Amino acid sequence: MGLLIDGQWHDTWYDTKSSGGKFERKASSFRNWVTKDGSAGPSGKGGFKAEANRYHLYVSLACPWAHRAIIYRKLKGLEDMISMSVVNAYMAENGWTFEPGDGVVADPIHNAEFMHQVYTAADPSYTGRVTVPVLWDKHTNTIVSNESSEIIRMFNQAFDEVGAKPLDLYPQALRAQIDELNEFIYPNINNGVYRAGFATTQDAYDDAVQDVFNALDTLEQRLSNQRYLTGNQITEADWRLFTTLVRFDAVYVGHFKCNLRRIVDYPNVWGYLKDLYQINGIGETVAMQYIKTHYYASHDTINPTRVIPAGPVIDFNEPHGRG
Ligand SMILES: N[C@@H](CCC(=O)N[C@@H](CS)C(=O)NCC(=O)O)C(=O)O
Repeated sequence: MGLLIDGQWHDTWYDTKSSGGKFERKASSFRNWVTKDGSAGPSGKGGFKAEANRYHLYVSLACPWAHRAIIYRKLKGLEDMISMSVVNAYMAENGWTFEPGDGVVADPIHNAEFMHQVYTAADPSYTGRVTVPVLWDKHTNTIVSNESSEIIRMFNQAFDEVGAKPLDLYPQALRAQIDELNEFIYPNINNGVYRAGFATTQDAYDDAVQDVFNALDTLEQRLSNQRYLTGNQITEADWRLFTTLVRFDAVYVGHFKCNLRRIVDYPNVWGYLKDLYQINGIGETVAMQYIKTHYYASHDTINPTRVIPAGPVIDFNEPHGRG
């Protein structure tokens, strides 16, 4: 685990000293948008037109943010037009690598050994963390975006006229509601589990874990009278929640100490999770052994022995009863 400073790799763990033991996630740096006509999007510069076989996605199968992009690539039928590389599950002194291993798909563009080489290929003096997902442009040889919330919005509509499936997960009429849900779910759940797991003081952990479970309690209530977060239609808000929920019992309960309750203890949230998991193609995006290996083996400040637990036994394919 480390970061780039002026294009040079430094092996350092997250600094929580300067924030009183709290984990604070840094903002992403590459914020351009692929658009239908190549005009600039809400941020960054223009020049990234939606075209088949122009873009390449770098992911880790463990990362909940990268998982969003993987899900969208599948649901929108973009697998044939946006190629994808997968880093090794194990992230250590060199950060993400392409060392051969389970699930790894090598980098066909740079033939990179390390993910940080992809960043310095885009910007030789880059300073910042080397995160996934990354959307790479093969034409202009640079990173379009390393912000998953924006990559999924691009996937949702930019490629519709070049052959993507006609599915809108951010429909106009529900945008305000989706944005509001994201603003609640991101800090309390998606990033909440990380705030709990990476906390280095009791107080920081206590606050984070309370936020996680208060939010899950709220969602349990919400899902008691509607099938999905905004009603009877699956939206972006559901997929953003899904990637955290599907890792929760296997990783966040043990490794991140989010153990007041498990997802299987919430009847509505558990049924909802299975419902989403069973949607065509989604189950195959969930690489549970890879996910467990990443978290338990990579974070040696939390699990220095790197021993990966055997359980829990979870069957996401049992009947969800939500229909
Ligand atoms: N805001 C980014 C966050 C991505 C992120 O933090 N990814 C993690 C993996 S789950 C990562 O690559 N971390 C490496 C690091 O921080 O050094 C996004 O949503 O795309």
